[in-house]
Amino acid sequence: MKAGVIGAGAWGTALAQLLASDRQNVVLWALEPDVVEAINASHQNPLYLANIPLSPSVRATGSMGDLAACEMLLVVSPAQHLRAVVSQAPAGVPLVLCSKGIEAGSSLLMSEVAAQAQPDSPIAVLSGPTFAHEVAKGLPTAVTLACEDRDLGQRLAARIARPSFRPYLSDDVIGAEIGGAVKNVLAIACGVAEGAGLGLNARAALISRGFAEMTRFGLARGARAETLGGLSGLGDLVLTCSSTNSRNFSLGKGLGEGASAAELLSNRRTVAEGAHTAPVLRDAARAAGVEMPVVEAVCALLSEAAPLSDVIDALLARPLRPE
Ligand SMILES: NC(=O)c1ccc[n+]([C@@H]2O[C@H](COP(=O)([O-])OP(=O)(O)OC[C@H]3O[C@@H](n4cnc5c(N)ncnc54)[C@H](O)[C@@H]3O)[C@@H](O)[C@H]2O)c1
Ligand SMILES: O=P(O)(O)OC[C@H](O)CO
Repeated sequence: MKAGVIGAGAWGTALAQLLASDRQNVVLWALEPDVVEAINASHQNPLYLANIPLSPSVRATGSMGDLAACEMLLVVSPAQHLRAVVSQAPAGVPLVLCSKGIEAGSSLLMSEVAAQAQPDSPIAVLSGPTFAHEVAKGLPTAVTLACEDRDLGQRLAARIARPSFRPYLSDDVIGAEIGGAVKNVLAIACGVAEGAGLGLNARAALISRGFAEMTRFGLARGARAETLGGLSGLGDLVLTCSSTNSRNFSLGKGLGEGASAAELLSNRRTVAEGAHTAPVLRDAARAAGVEMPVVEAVCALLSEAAPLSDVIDALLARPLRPE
């Protein structure tokens, strides 16, 4: 399967490098002409994945037409731009969605957005604990690869797997997507706990109770519990809630240290998906009658609706309940 990657941010570039590690040619579509130029001229992407030498088998392009011969397309744009980029992609080619989020306005998951934008393209989802720099360096990583068509899922997994990159197959596309979208919001909460000096007990409580929220929401949307407890759910939650290598965790840390959300979110080049997903997730959860108090708290901080001390007090003052 000749591979193409749509989106040359940190993750798209790392995935292109992964796919090129067997010396097969990979076409990488980038939005910015500077990125196309840097990758083709010097085999680097200093804007989004600095200090990683890229394989000469990765060829960048600014033209979607150059993806026409690809038999598999990894889609790695920010979630809010996925509809626009997928609509420009060649039709009928299997799409492996690697973006994590929920579309604002429609409240749709990425597979639902892609199905609207390219109705004839088969869809899979790749998600899990994957810091781009680590994958680009060839460090051991495992992910969920979800596809309703098991045969296609197996073919995609065989094409993507490498000695240090293990996809685990699933047919629970919705479950894989919900884990990746919700964990970004919970990582902001854990970053807040770090920035505000609330301690490691608080972080563990947020991970654990956040996972309960992810599970309640996921089950209400038809996800399976074992998917939410797997790499794309709990696995990614633990990773993203544990390190300032996460943009979402770092955003939360800034909030916890007292910076304003507007200040932290203005003029960002890189994406902190949780900030976009949080209000959409909160509204979807409310509409479904699913309680997500940690997500509600993150929304209050992002919209600057309440000071940090009030948000923490409100979370702790919730009525006692069974676990
Ligand atoms: N970075 C990671 O480690 C990582 C790992 C797994 C999944 N992801 C997910 O991958 C997706 C992409 O994240 P990233 O880290 O590669 O991005 P990034 O933050 O490194 O870069 C931002 C990206 O946004 C693109 N962009 C900006 N404006 C755009 C527009 N109008 N239309 C289309 N694209 C536009 C840029 O070209 C660039 O590719 C996100 O959903 C993220 O959650 C990231
Ligand atoms: O940097 P973040 O917070 O977008 O997290 C990156 C990946 O999603 C981790 O799996």
